[in-house]
Amino acid sequence: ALGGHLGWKPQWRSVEQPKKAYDIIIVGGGGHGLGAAYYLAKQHGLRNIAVIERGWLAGGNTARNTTIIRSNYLFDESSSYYEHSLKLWENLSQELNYNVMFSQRGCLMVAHTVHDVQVFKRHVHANRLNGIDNEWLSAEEAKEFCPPLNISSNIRYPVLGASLQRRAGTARHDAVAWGFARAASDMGVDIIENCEVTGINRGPDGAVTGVETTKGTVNAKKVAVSAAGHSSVVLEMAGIRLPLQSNPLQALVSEPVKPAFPTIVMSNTIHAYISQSDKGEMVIGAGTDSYVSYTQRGGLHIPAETLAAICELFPMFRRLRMMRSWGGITDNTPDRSPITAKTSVPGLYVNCGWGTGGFKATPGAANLFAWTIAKNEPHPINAPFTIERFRDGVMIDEAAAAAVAH
Ligand SMILES: Cc1cc2nc3c(=O)[nH]c(=O)nc-3n(C[C@H](O)[C@H](O)[C@H](O)COP(=O)(O)OP(=O)(O)OC[C@H]3O[C@@H](n4cnc5c(N)ncnc54)[C@H](O)[C@@H]3O)c2cc1C
Ligand SMILES: CSCC(=O)[O-]
Repeated sequence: ALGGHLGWKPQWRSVEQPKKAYDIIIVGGGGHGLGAAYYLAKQHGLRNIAVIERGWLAGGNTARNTTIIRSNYLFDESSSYYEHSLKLWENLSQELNYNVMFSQRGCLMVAHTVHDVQVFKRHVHANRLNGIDNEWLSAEEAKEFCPPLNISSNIRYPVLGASLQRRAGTARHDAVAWGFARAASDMGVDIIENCEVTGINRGPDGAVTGVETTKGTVNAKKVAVSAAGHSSVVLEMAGIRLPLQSNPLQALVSEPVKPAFPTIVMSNTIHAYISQSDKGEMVIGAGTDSYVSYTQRGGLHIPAETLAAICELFPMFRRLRMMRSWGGITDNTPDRSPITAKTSVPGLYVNCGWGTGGFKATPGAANLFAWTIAKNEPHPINAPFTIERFRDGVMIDEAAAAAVAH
């Protein structure tokens, strides 16, 4: 039976002090960084790798997200990237021999306006052209798929229909990080927690030579940064300005209840999304706070407005008590698409810009980031996701496509 389920945490070698030198240093011990270390070892046979994490393993956005996994994005480049990841999710528990609890319960994206209907139908057709599952449901069919959904016409934003990606789902966020950490560690990767990178060192030729950390200097010819909301802070250490804006994104969970909610429901118009965790909590998310900040919390008005929307769409939850809320620091690009690329500094690579939607990309981004680091060139799938696209105006504008920052 697969190891790992609610509560049981696997062990990985805990390395207190980094060695003086590695072949590759990965900055950021979130799901993306840990996964990149795993695929570098597993698929590229590289072993002399360190993952340097300033806090505790996967304590950043990997620990704080609402775990929605889907690939129903509009543009060919995006859907190819997210579908690459979804396919990796579908076998990840077996690959890591650790149950990441990936549950393909479907994802309904509900439409409340004519514009929503047009946008989601366009997504359905574009996805089908790319061989990605997605279908259009009437309001009645959406309610049949998700009985708690309120489709009465006398609510503020009546449901006009929904798109459904049946292969979409959720996973247990820390399990995917723990699974990657254990598997990478078993292949010799050093994972060093509570060790902050404070500088990126470069030689006379401009190439990276390593990093400064709170545990001393660590040398390497390749440094790969996967630091999410702090990516621009870290890349600034090498003199690189990233087109990122860090905003708080909040989420909240209810008290646990019996299984009551069969799928994921997202709404761009009323800006709320909800699913039920395996522990029984309703996991609810919203839009980002509009100001730039590195705090892991946000304004009370965001959850308040989100809960009002949830209570209107799902009246059965009106008496549910909320248990806790939190925030994370999302690294948002102007077109809401990521950057997985080499930088202009030889030996320095970056994977960032996942903003509010990178948990679903965890295995895919890790896999392609590892390829880019190992081969010193991008895989065809992540080739369009460069920093230079913002200079050249070759945007992959999923924000405009989805009319929301997800
Ligand atoms: C509230 C919320 C809800 C979300 N919901 C979803 C969702 O439902 N679906 C989805 O697909 N995405 C979602 N996301 C986005 C998703 O969580 C992230 O895009 C994804 O987890 C990023 O993974 P990561 O490994 O890059 O980042 P992280 O897990 O944040 O890892 C980055 C790590 O870098 C470390 N670091 C930073 N600076 C340094 C330094 N100088 N030295 C060493 N280490 C450093 C940090 O401590 C952190 O642990 C959500 C995000 C939030 C905040
Ligand atoms: C935080 S929103 C999750 C998503 O984009 O699927």
